[in-house]
Amino acid sequence: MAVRYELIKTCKQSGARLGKLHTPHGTIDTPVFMPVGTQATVKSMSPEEVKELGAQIILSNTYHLFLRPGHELVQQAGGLHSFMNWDRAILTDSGGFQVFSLSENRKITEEGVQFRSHLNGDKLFISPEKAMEIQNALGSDIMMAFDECPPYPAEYEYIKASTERTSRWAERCLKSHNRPEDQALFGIVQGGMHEELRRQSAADLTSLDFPGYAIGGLSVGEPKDIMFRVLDFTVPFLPQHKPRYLMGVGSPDALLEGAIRGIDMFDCVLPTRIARNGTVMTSQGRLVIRNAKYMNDFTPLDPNCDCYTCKNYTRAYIRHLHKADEIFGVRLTTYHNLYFLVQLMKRVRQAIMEDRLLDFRDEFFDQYGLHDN
Ligand SMILES: CNc1nc2c(CCNCC3CCCCC3)c3nc(N)[nH]c(=O)c3cc2[nH]1
Ligand SMILES: [Zn+2]
Repeated sequence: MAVRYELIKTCKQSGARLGKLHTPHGTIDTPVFMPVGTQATVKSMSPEEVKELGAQIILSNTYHLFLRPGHELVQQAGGLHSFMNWDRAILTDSGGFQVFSLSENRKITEEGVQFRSHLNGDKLFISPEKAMEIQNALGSDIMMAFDECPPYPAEYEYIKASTERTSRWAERCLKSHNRPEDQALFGIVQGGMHEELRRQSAADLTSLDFPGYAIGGLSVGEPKDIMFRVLDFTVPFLPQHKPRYLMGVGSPDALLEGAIRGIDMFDCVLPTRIARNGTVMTSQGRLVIRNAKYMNDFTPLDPNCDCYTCKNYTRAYIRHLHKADEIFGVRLTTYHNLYFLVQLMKRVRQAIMEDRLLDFRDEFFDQYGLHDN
């Protein structure tokens, strides 16, 4: 079995649960935040640093690696693990979402998606079978079915047709999956913000008996309370004994609210992306390090953080580096932001163990948001 989910404990105070995800590249404690490594690297971090800050699994992407350097080259390198020297788990997204968020003039048909490369304008095509071939070449431990993430907002009829096509695509992915013992294929539930469509999508996918399920189609610009409501009625449609992955979700409050609703896996580009412009997540909320008020501030980014950045450098120094466009400044804020989210999930797991995740959420929010930047 490529990936096996072990349900350890359910929280008595919330819908959260503790689990272990056993993969060929190690076991992952859930709920887990997964750092994103879009182009076969977690931007500016070495694999040793990503391990040191506590990451057990990272994400990479079919779309980006298909375009550059090409999945055949990665396959010749022996797959993504050896290509990027990462010996822990890797999850690859199937590329559908990135086609829509990155490329120009896309055309969707039953067969698949036609699009132009955002790099050189080449006319390209990805089908469910192609997405499986690419992820197979990359050798990720967890592959995602090829899906369409409908835009938000969208007409009910469009979302219904798109969701039904995504279910047909999921079946095609399963049929063309030729290494189920090495790579686990997760289905992606769609259905927009509509309970009936979510129920239908979950029924279609659970009848195909995937080893894990993602909830897609969220974190696409909808208000957060709508996202949480969709989770409230979608999670119960999924099997208790399989992992649930909420795609593209990653702000601290969304991680907490998602875990409380029974989500086990999260990914988001936020911590690495905002680090590049010097925005830092701290226990008191976000701070923007370029702000003049940190010029003579010789305290750490976060007084409650024990990461490499916070133990060795000050806000004044990191502000200087970002103002001077020094790469080391980005490395220090990236390391801290990733450490912050990985540690947050460690504290969430501890709170679940103690049946007090709702209390922990309240304590966290009391602290978070105190920063006026
Ligand atoms: C940010 N919000 C959001 N992201 C979604 C994503 C992408 C999740 N992150 C993947 C990483 C992105 C950077 C490169 C490495 C992979 C979604 N992906 C799929 N397949 N389907 C969604 O409905 C889907 C829905 C999503 N919503
Ligand atoms: Zn820190």
